[in-house]
Amino acid sequence: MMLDGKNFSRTPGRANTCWTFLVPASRRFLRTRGLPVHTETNTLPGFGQSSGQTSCRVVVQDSLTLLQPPSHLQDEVHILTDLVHQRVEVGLHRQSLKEHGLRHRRREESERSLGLLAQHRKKGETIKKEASSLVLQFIQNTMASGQMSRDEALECTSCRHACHVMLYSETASQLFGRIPIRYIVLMQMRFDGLLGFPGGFVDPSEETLEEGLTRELLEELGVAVPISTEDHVESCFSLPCSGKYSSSSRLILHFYVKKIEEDQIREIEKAAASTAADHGLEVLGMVRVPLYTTKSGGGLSSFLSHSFIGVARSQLINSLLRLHLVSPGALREALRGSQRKHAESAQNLQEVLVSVCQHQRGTSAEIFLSPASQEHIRYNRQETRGDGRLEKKKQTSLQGNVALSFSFAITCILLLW
Ligand SMILES: O=c1[nH]cnc2c1ncn2[C@@H]1O[C@H](COP(=O)(O)OP(=O)(O)O)[C@@H](O)[C@H]1O
Repeated sequence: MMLDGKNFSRTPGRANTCWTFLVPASRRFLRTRGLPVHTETNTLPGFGQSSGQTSCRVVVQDSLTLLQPPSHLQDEVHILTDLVHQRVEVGLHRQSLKEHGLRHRRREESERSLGLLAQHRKKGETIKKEASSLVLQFIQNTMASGQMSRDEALECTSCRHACHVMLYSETASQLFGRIPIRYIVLMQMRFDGLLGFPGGFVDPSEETLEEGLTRELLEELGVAVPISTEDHVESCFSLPCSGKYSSSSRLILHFYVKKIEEDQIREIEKAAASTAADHGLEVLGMVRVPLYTTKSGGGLSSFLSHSFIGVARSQLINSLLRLHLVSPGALREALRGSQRKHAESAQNLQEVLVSVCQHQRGTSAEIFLSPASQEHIRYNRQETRGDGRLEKKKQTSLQGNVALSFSFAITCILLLW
């Protein structure tokens, strides 16, 4: 499996020795990312200029098989970069590596690894220093982010796969007859109240990813928009909310982008609200993303401050940038505005919550709430009023509750009798 070294700076024309850095990774680390026991980069040029070395490559390998590197690496210089135990060289990075789960499984293994490292210590002191940040960058950029090609993703047969697509078109329409809209980008309001792209789970053993996505589109949009491999943008592991990988979280998300005509967008919007099987169920409605910013700062910034499913917001933002649908400056402004709006709406929600609690004070509806909620509401009310005799009031209200339940029970018994 070759990983792409495109994230590294390049200095062409000075290729000498290629240094290979073996990075031990636990089997679990590799398995939970669907990676094989041996993963290596292409040559990464532009490395080690101060020491006359100009390229290196990184080999991430299961720590159990680390001491038998693959035969094609035998004649090259090997340096084992033990990123966890070399505190001096990579002290700064230890925390992030810990988070990514790069650990030796057994003490003796790490001791053997360190022994190998010691043999190369004299040769590679400078090189190691320079390499440690490069290696770390590699791990963070390629492995920790979970990015992979479509084919690599399909190698992981035990993973679940989900495909989603951003459909968009150009448009000449103008908002209020003066603000150019320029592009229509389609998203949807999902059943769970979150914004996301159309698509869903696909089983690659039964259909191709693209066939599966087209099938999902028929269900959600009422139109079987044909999707091809050319529309594929990226595949990555879905990071669970905790930020940690586990075997139960092996879901690969495939993202596609397809440009269509404005007429097709209109046709989809009509079908989505009339013939689509999922309308009003899994999908509550299609929405267009406002890509402009109004004078009062509304538009894209307000849209981005809504809640999105999983990585849908970053998929949207990355696509807007990559396809030049919004300029980087405008997007930055929109994101700043969106952060402000988020803070405002948190404040607003707090006020609404307080007023709902006040509204409920003294209404008979209160007796249908659970005792815990009633206590919570009373507590809030008293806090709002700055009541200093909270404990006493709490006690009184609990006594009231008991009396209320008692009289309710007596009424029931009398009625039954
Ligand atoms: O727009 C999206 N972008 C990225 N991931 C998404 C998006 N919508 C849903 N997901 C993720 O994909 C998985 C499948 O979700 P979805 O609800 O689309 O499948 P389904 O329609 O087949 O039930 C879920 O884990 C969800 O978090």
